[in-house]
Amino acid sequence: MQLVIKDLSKTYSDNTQALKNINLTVYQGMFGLLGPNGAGKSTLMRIIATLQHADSGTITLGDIDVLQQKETVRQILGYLPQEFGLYPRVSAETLLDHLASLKGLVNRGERKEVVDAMLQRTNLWEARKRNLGAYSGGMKQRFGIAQALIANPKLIIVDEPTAGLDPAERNRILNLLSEIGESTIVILSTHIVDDINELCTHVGIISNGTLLFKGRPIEAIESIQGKIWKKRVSKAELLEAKNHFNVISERLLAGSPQIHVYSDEKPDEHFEEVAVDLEEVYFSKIFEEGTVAQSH
Ligand SMILES: Nc1ncnc2c1ncn2[C@@H]1O[C@H](COP(=O)(O)OP(=O)(O)OP(=O)(O)O)[C@@H](O)[C@H]1O
Repeated sequence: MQLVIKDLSKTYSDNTQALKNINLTVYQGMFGLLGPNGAGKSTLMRIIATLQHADSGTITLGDIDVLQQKETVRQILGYLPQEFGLYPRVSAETLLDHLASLKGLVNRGERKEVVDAMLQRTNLWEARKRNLGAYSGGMKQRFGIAQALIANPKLIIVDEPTAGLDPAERNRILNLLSEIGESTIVILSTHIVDDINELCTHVGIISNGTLLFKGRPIEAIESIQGKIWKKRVSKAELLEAKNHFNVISERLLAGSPQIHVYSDEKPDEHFEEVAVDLEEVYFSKIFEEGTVAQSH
């Protein structure tokens, strides 16, 4: 099964163009949608999850028309939204049982088995009788994953699942996601490059509603190999460097700025080549998009 998105656009009523003619095919396995805040990730996730309308375009999942056959999609969808509301006075066990029955698991005994297994898998077994309102941020996210996976979905959408989590909880969430079978389509939206590095076979980079790259991370990395250069500058030199070079990112190293520059050739003898990773790709695509937008 494949998810095929064609010419998808969405403009909000205040004229914000959140998605501009998106074309994308997502295969089975883990697909990472990477983009900065406000890029359009959640809008795209919500449209695929049948929670929001698109203005134009089509989405098909196998032979299902996602934008028309919403009920059919919901039966096979597992969705963890960015803002995940919980009933604070209900226990994880009770809510998961309820959600499983809504998803069509009607046999009580069978349902208990599935719910128990999911509580174990998400490491919430010990806390299963506690009210969800007393859960920590990481536990809430793990519960969110549990409810998304409960009925063996064929399409799983997780929107920024690691935002705000400490490194240990983040690892737990990434490990859980990595256990999902390869026969499922999983779309993971995030602004954290390392989430993608660790999990995804394919990546899409989105900014300002435009899909800037789609493909394997390794292809993206190869496309800019040998073109990213770094140099330490003083704080006073920073502005001039930005005017002079294609600075795609800057970071502080022991308090002084280091710039990363996109250039086909070594910009001057003080620059050193950077070993490119997905983060460099991300910054260079966002930079490119920014210069194209400015020139219009
Ligand atoms: N209901 C809405 N009405 C108007 N504009 C909206 C609405 N929801 C989102 N937007 C705007 O649409 C654009 C895309 O937002 P979206 O939430 O899809 O981005 P995102 O990539 O998920 O960002 P974040 O990581 O911050 O959640 C942004 O400019 C946002 O301000």
